[in-house]
Amino acid sequence: MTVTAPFTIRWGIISTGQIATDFTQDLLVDPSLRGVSDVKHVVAAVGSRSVESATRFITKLKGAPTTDLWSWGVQQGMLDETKALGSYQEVYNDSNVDIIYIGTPVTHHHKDAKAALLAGKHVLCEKAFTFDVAELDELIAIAKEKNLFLMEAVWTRFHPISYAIQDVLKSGVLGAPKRMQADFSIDFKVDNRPLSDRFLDAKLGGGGLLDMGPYPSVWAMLLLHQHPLNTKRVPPAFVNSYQRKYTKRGTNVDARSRWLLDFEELGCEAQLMTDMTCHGYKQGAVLLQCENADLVIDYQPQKPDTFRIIPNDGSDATVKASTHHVPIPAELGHGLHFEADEVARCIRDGKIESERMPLSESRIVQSWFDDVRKNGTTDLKDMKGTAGL
Ligand SMILES: NC(=O)C1=CN([C@@H]2O[C@H](COP(=O)(O)OP(=O)(O)OC[C@H]3O[C@@H](n4cnc5c(N)ncnc54)[C@H](OP(=O)(O)O)[C@@H]3O)[C@@H](O)[C@H]2O)C=CC1
Ligand SMILES: O=C1OC[C@@H](O)[C@H](O)[C@H]1O
Repeated sequence: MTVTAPFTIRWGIISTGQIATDFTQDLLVDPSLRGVSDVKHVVAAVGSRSVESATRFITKLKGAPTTDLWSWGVQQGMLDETKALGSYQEVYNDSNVDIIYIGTPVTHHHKDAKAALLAGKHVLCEKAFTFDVAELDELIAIAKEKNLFLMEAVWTRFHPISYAIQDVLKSGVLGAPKRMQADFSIDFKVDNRPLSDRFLDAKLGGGGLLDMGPYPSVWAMLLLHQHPLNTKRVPPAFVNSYQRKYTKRGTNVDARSRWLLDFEELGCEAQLMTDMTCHGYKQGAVLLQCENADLVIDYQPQKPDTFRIIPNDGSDATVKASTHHVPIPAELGHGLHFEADEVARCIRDGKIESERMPLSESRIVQSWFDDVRKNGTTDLKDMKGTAGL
């Protein structure tokens, strides 16, 4: 039997904030714990606006107690060669880096991803992909022209539960979808946050919409856009939207956003909502009501553990009530490594786009955010992105 060596991908991490930390920790977790042996991750460089922060980031990871899952990677020497760099551009220019992971605030994504692509690097960029569609279109054009991989880091798409839920839809037991709602709400206690916080500062893309909006949206895309009966896959019509503003201490960003989409071929609407000032409802963050049964996905929608099937009263169909637990066990890490594995495989196979997270689907979701923002009256309404600059 021939054993093939795993394909190794060398990451350049951009920024030293919260999600960049979580993502890097997951890269350092033993892939065999999640049954992966065909790809391997190496952290080649970490870039920050300050070299001290990049150094601190690496030192902290290296000092992880052996009880931390990512200490596995440290013990394997995965950080021995990692460079701490005091600018993002140095990471883009580093010949030991294959792919750039971008974990900066949303209004920085376009300029950071563009610089990385122009330096010839593949890119995985945090959600929301960009500030507006014009920015995204420019990135897609550059990636295609340079034959480089580009993907939005919507980790939820790669979680085992997402595939399990889609398998239920594919089985047809629920019948045709009729209506859907999806909510991502967390009380982030924004009254207590500094005005420079990315949730409050409009210049950083503040408000709930761009930070939280990708999660109700991912479910509209997976459950309805990709529904087997939605054969033409035409983007849904954007019906309307409403934003409640958060205006304390001179801010003007969205506290709460709601928008309604019409998936016309299915005859099914989706009401999506985000809220950074109220806790989310624990049972049923996502609800898809169908001919024979309801599909309920329990909170939190970015990383749910449980979904349920609740048959309709009087339905003739033989659909049974059931509860499905498909958690990502804590022993596997945060759950960001699934998207990293996908990126590695795509690059190994010479793909410039992931079939699981296609650029066209990022573009559809990004257009909803543009519509909601422009229909609202927050300080983000007329803000322009950096496309063309
Ligand atoms: N997939 C997921 O589960 C999550 C995704 N996210 C997404 O990741 C992105 C970052 O979020 P998060 O990590 O929480 O944010 P943080 O504020 O913790 O980190 C952002 C980092 O970006 C860098 N940065 C560059 N320019 C600026 C600037 N002008 N102001 C502030 N920071 C700057 C900083 O790193 P440095 O100083 O090193 O340059 C900073 O540490 C957002 O797009 C968010 O939506 C966030 C949380 C979870
Ligand atoms: O992606 C995210 O998921 C978890 C939330 O806490 C965070 O604000 C958001 O960026």
